[in-house]
Amino acid sequence: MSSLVLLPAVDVADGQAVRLVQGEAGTETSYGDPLAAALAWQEAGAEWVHLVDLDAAFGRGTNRELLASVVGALDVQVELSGGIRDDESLTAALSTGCRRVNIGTAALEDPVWCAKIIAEYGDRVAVGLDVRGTTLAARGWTREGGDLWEVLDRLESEGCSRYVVTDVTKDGTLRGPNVELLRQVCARTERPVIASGGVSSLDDLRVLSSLVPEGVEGAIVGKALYAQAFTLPEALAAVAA
Ligand SMILES: O=C(O)c1ccccc1N[C@@H]1O[C@H](COP(=O)(O)O)[C@@H](O)[C@H]1O
Repeated sequence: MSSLVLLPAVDVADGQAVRLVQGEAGTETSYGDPLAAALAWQEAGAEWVHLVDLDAAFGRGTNRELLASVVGALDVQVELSGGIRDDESLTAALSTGCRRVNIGTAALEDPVWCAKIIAEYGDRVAVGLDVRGTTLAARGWTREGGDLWEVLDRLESEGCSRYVVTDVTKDGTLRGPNVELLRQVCARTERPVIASGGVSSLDDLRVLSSLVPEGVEGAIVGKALYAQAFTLPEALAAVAA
């Protein structure tokens, strides 16, 4: 059995690595230089970094050059996210050398384009299913974007290769992942699922590891690492198969 893949998160706002609470603008805690944060996760043993341009996700600017320089400086694989909504932003994102991109808003607001890039780029495109309850969230999680199950059915029919499932109400709260939501998504797709939101402890990671046979491939870990609830080596040891 494969081990749960851990993706430490580096979310960038105004040039700084930050963590938000439930994705709400204004709740930022700053953790300094994004490159230093990403390199620290790499040196601690990460195989992936989940790198997010929060300003682009909120539609209030970009950190595009900075994120490209972070991807370029890393040897590990990068999942790049935030504000990738058209050909221009997709081309820029993929040209950083990231392994894959994560599409949120555009999967809800521009389904034709989303289907096109799923067909064209295969597993270099994941779709972020960011939800409150079973209602999807778009545009920096400030707008509702439809029903989770309807959108998932559509993405399945289009051959989406991977889903990044975030319970927005858990994100940045250290309240534990939404296991029931993850199980329900896994029951409706054969595609791998990356769990996001709420991880607070090594026990949470062990619970997510137990979902690997159901289809949970990985977990994004943010606040818990920055708040030093555990170290990345401890987390990697906890999920080792
Ligand atoms: O990660 C966050 O804390 C976050 C908060 C608010 C909005 C978005 C956030 N994260 C990432 O942004 C993408 C969505 O970006 P877009 O809608 O495609 O522009 C989402 O999947 C998260 O990875």
